[in-house]
Amino acid sequence: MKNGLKQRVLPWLLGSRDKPYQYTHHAVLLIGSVVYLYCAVANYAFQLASLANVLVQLALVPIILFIWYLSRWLNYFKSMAVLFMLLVTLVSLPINWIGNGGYSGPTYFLNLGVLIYISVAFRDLGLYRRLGQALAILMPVPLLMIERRYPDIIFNHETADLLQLDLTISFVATGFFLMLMMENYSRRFKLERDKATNLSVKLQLLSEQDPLTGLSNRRVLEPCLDRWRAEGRTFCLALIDLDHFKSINDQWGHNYGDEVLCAFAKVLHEVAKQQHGQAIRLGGEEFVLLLPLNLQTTFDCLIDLANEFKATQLENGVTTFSAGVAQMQAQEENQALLKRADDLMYDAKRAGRDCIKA
Ligand SMILES: Nc1nc2c(ncn2[C@@H]2O[C@H](COP(=O)(O)OP(=O)(O)OP(=O)(O)O)[C@@H](O)[C@H]2O)c(=O)[nH]1
Repeated sequence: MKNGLKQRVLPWLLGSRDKPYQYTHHAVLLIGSVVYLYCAVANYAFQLASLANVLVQLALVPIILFIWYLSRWLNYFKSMAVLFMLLVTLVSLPINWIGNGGYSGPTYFLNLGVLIYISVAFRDLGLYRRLGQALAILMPVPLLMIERRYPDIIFNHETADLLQLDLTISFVATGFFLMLMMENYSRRFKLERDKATNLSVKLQLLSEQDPLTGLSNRRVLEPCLDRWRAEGRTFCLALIDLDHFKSINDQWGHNYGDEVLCAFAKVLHEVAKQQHGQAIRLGGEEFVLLLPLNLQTTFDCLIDLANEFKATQLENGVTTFSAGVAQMQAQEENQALLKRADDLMYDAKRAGRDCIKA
């Protein structure tokens, strides 16, 4: 039942949660119409306001519901939000002031509620927000002047008890409304923050991933080297380059070249995973394998990798690679380690390819 309400009734009444300002605004319109109805009934029953005030409050109920209808179902959100704001600040506040005890009545509470509502619901409507806030804050000034000049037009509560009752009811209603607005605002703030955090995590993952093979890309290399060195690990870097890759592309097409790259990346990833290492595509047909092992064990792993790759079923036969393996020395710079591995890899190429040098 609770879920049904959340999933069906609320979206029907308030619109999509993805449009938070419209959602909040529709909620305010509906709550506002109920509050006006409740105020009209309470004011009439306990004689807390003039009859004119009660009638205006009653009239506002269908008007607000009509505004909700136009905003929710005919998509006049912005114009209806502005109309409602003007209605509340220019009509409801003055009439409430005059018909409900003037400066000693509960209208200041209403002002506060209106101010918070405008500040929250008009978050994206800068100029209108400022206008509404100014109206809500400044409206008591002319009203106070009118009251001082024409004190007789103000409806005053018959007894101090009735005034206290009215102030208390208004305070509770305003407090409740403020609480709802602030909770809604902070929930939305949390949602937006969670969304931003998720997006930044996704963005970071994407920025560190090679789109073709799914391996980490070169952005991961330096931070990984720095981290492993800081942890004082023994580790080796293997620079791997597929052999005669240009002629594979030329002979069998670029798409087939991509298939070979993906097939190699898969095998490389498996080895890295087994040895708790890191596989990286530097770019083109060039890869790096970082393994937390000594030189000899890394070399053996590379031999296994070469055999594994040769055993991979590729449409146009076996592809090989050449690699240079270097172990990180104490105090060695990242670039120096890479250069040693690169030099060894070129030695392997010169030695006829399908070769690993350490
Ligand atoms: N299919 C495909 N080819 C790529 C990609 N990136 C780079 N290449 C190609 O990889 C080839 C690399 O060629 P070379 O640098 O000459 O090296 P090679 O042919 O492998 O020769 P050796 O390294 O000396 O064995 C070029 O033809 C690039 O166009 C890619 O993402 N997909």
